[in-house]
Amino acid sequence: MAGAGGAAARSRFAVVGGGIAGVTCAEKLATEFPSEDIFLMTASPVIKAVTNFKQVSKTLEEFDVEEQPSSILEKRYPNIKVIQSGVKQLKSDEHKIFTEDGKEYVYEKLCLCAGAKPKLIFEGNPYVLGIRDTDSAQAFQKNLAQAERIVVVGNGGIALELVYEIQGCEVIWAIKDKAIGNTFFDAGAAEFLIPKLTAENRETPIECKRTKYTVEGSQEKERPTAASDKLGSALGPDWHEGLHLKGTKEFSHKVHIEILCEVKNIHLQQEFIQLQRTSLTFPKEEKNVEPDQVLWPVYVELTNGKIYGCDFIVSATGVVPNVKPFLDGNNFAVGEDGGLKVDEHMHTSVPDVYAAGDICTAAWEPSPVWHQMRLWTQARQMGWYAAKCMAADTLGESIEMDFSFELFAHVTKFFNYKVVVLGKYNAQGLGSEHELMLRCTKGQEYVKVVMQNGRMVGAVLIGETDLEETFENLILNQMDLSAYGEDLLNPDVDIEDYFD
Ligand SMILES: Cc1cc2nc3c(=O)[nH]c(=O)nc-3n(C[C@H](O)[C@H](O)[C@H](O)COP(=O)(O)OP(=O)(O)OC[C@H]3O[C@@H](n4cnc5c(N)ncnc54)[C@H](O)[C@@H]3O)c2cc1C
Ligand SMILES: NC(=O)c1ccc[n+]([C@@H]2O[C@H](COP(=O)([O-])OP(=O)(O)OC[C@H]3O[C@@H](n4cnc5c(N)ncnc54)[C@H](O)[C@@H]3O)[C@@H](O)[C@H]2O)c1
Repeated sequence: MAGAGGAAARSRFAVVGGGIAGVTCAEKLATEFPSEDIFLMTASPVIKAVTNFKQVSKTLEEFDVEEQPSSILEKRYPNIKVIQSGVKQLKSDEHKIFTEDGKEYVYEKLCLCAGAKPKLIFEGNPYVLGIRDTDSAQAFQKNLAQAERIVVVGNGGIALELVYEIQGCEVIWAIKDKAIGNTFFDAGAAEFLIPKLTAENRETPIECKRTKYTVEGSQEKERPTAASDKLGSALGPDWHEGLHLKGTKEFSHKVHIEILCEVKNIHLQQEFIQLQRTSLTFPKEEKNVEPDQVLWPVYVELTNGKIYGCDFIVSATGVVPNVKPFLDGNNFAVGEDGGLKVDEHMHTSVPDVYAAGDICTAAWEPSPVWHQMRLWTQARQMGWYAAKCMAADTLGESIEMDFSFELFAHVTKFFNYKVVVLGKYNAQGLGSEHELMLRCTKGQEYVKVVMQNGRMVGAVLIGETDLEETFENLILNQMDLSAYGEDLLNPDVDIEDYFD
């Protein structure tokens, strides 16, 4: 097709990345332009496909995610050509892409969907692990199988899932904040969830409206295993269900939370022993929950002065967009979070280059109740909408912002509860100009709404509340709800009758 020194292969549309954003974008382009070839370049040997997509309400969606060999995608869309090689360089002024295998490709319009990678603390330390793709999850599982105690750092989605799932291994969970789950919850919701974390026996996982993740069409033995420095696609919901997340101990769960602290330093065993002997300022004894009798492979020194020995550390501390191969020689505007800035048409600052998913930073003026979060749902929505924008630009048509960006909506599961977050669910960016209303039944449900000037602007729904559609409508239509006062959350008042 394309060779070093040979003629470059040409295509009107090229997409980089075989994750949800890239695959969705390529599929949409393939449908819009059935007679054009769509190049999909990806560093990973498997692609991620969205299947069984269902719009469950105006903005909440449900779908399965399958990891598939790229041949299945090519069979479904004969005009998609998957090129399995990492992109090492982009020359946007020449509209050329160069891949690791020495080939080059010419595009008219390009969408970058190269995702993100874990933003690790103490990057490069062999005892610090991140979780992103199938390989890193398996490496984590292998290490865990031999571990008695690990330290989990971070307070977002991955940490919340891990501390709940891990069995037979003591977990020291170090968080910067006062309460658990700061990216999704406030302190009230955290308090509601905590008993689930300390419960000795976990219930059977509930079925709930959330994305499913499966590895299909690619038998384990046939699946090529990428080296750990290869860039795989991000895992997603239920990623841990196929993995046996168990340490060496017989107990079920044991989690100790250290709040308001960060990791100050990580010491290897020898260094730790040396420091204990020689340094006057270094604490002489570990300040553990229970004093240690054993020597650990590695020691974590926290900013609160405590030191924990452990087998390894999981850094679940967010992500950093994979922009490196694309920046050199190209004038991309980059956001504070390291992503490629895109406008309301998913267009970057470089002509004919679009971006979608975890790699991009939404730099348009958003709807007051939408914000970007690096999530599977947004990767799909952005990939789909980017393709629509590329098509519209090619055909000289105008296009309106997709409805999915009107309201932030996410459904997931934490601690075996269904969790729905809508709009400014944590009063993000609202300052003091808001009020909260709460309804909570211990062990059953937690409902919080964020109100501003009598209007609903956000909600957190934990448990089977069945309120998501009604609240979604109330946030979208910005109806003045002042007259209803506290009745809005009164369980004896069927508010759906009022508003549906
Ligand atoms: C453990 C875990 C659990 C998660 N759980 C949830 C959840 O419950 N709900 C939710 O909504 N989201 C969840 N997420 C987030 C979600 O998985 C991501 O936001 C989403 O998958 C991002 O999709 P993407 O296509 O932008 O990027 P990715 O999936 O990262 O895909 C990027 C693709 O680009 C390729 N690539 C990278 N660099 C290059 C290059 N130079 N050249 C060619 N190809 C390249 C990669 O191989 C990959 O195929 C989770 C993430 C993790 C890690
Ligand atoms: N169920 C879900 O929706 C779900 C589950 C897992 C992951 N995800 C997504 O996957 C991606 C990766 O997950 P994640 O949990 O790593 O990221 P995240 O952005 O959800 O959370 C990062 C956490 O790390 C903390 N942090 C950042 N730097 C730190 C530091 N130096 N020291 C201590 N803490 C620090 C932050 O305060 C935050 O609590 C995110 O985009 C997340 O939204 C979603």
